[in-house]
Amino acid sequence: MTAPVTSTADRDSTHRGAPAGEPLLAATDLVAGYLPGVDILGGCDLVVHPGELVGIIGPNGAGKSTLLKALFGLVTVRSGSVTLKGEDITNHRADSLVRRGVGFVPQNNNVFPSLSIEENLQMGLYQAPKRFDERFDFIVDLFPTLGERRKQRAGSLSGGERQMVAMARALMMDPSVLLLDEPSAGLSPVRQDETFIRTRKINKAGVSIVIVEQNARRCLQICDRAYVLDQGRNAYSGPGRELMNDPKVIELYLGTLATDVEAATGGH
Ligand SMILES: Nc1ncnc2c1ncn2[C@@H]1O[C@H](COP(=O)(O)OP(=O)(O)OP(=O)(O)O)[C@@H](O)[C@H]1O
Repeated sequence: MTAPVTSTADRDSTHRGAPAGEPLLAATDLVAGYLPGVDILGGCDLVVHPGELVGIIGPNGAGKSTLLKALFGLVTVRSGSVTLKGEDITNHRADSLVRRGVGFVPQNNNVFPSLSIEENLQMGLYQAPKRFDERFDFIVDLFPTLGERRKQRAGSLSGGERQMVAMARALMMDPSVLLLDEPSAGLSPVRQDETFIRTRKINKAGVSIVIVEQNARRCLQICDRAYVLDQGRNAYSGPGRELMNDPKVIELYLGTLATDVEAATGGH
């Protein structure tokens, strides 16, 4: 039986299961929002240590994508801080963050459909075009398909393939941490699986990852650690597999298991 995960009522446990040492990326007490006077994040915390794959899950509208955007300077942080390798990067512009080693893959409109795969990857490296051959080799090692089909127009690819190009484009700048916003959204179950496998593969190649996901179970399966957000605040955190088996997290955030449907409906 797995020990229950801790709620953030115990502030010392906010980053439960995180390795010791200085984090690569850290968000502390983030307050952020879109409209004046309306905070979507009400004091969120997150740490990512070198080599970690960290998930963010939670109900619709909890602020998961907003947290990712706040880390990447796309939503104004009203208070709190974001640091990268100990240096303050709060509200820094996205292009400057890319130069410093933060990659971001938005959920939608993440490829240039009229450009070829190769041209899309060149766009990812516009700040350091001389490194193209070296980075392209790295990408093709990870995703051989992209090498074989480099001249194909991105707009003619399937949703899963486009997602692969979007990830590859963000990887061109050799980021130390990659922020992925719901990469499995809109894909069939098989393609979703491929996306999660791809995410793990990128992580195993040495890139730290923060992944926001609606597909909470699959996300927890691949993550080292995860945070559950609820109404713009940390609700739970811990190693992915522990959260997946925690009765409270299952009840509140993962939903009834398929095998429990009979019991839940009284056999009718
Ligand atoms: N551009 C925007 N302008 C105003 N409000 C926004 C904007 N984007 C998101 N919101 C609001 O912020 C809240 C949190 O949205 P967010 O997309 O961060 O949630 P989420 O946890 O990622 O949800 P989901 O799982 O449904 O994608 C929602 O109430 C949403 O309506």
